Amino acid sequence: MWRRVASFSPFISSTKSSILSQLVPTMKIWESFTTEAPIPVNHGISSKDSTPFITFVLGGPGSGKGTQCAKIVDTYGFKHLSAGDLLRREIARNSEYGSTILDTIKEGRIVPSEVTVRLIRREMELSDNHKFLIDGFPRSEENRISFERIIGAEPNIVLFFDCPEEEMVKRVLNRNQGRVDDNIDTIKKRLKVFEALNLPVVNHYAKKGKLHKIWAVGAEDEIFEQVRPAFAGCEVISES
Ligand SMILES: Nc1ncnc2c1ncn2[C@@H]1O[C@H](COP(=O)(O)OP(=O)(O)OP(=O)(O)O)[C@@H](O)[C@H]1O
Ligand SMILES: Nc1ccn([C@H]2C[C@H](O)[C@@H](COP(=O)(O)O)O2)c(=O)n1
Ligand SMILES: [Mg+2]
Repeated sequence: MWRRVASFSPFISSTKSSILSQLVPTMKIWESFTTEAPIPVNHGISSKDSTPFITFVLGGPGSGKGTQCAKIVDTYGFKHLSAGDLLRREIARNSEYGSTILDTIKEGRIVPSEVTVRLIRREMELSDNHKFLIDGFPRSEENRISFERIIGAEPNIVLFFDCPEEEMVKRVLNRNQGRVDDNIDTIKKRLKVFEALNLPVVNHYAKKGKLHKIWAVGAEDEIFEQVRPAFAGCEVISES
């Protein structure tokens, strides 16, 4: 059984609390989040032969995270874990909390960290790969702190795809993948959440010297040329 979901309050600054109270979901509905397949504590990642190499991929909605992750997977052989995809999979398989996740995503808000981190942890434990690309995570300081607490690790590097809002909106509206959150109303809310919560995460990793900021406008291949130096120490498995 999953533990009770922690409150957001310790991680929210007083100046941000009023806007955030509108952005984050009511915690009560998540308090008894459970899963049918419990994960043994402290198993998996830490017991693998290779120490995990973790890359976080940040950027607003439509900034091109998923597109660039596909190139990183092809070139450097990472395991791609998209937090949004993992949450959408819970919705698709009608898991007990799928409908609450769906409502949260439709509203453009962020699912409580404990839920997302445990989905990520399960995938990391199941993977034979030790190089992970964690896409769309952390979305907030609360996400970041939960990851450190539950997984007990920090990212080796952090990519931040920096894209103007206008371009992000255009891309999302043209995406055509049938996502419930790819409509103008939800995009506006997602952008608000992004603006409110992303910067402290970026600043945290910039201070640690782990941040690679990438200008995410231009041709996909040109953007990938900015990505390559971040992986200079990684073996190239296929030239793309
Ligand atoms: N450099 C680019 N120029 C133009 N369009 C792009 C570029 N990169 C990606 N796209 C397109 O923009 C859309 C959004 O890209 P993508 O899904 O990779 O973004 P994302 O950051 O993963 O978004 P989200 O956070 O919503 O999942 C897709 O339709 C993709 O094909
Ligand atoms: N760390 C995360 C990542 C994603 N979500 C939810 C909220 C997002 O709007 C949605 C889609 O994510 P994307 O595919 O755009 O990365 O999923 C979240 O709550 N927490
Ligand atoms: Mg994506």
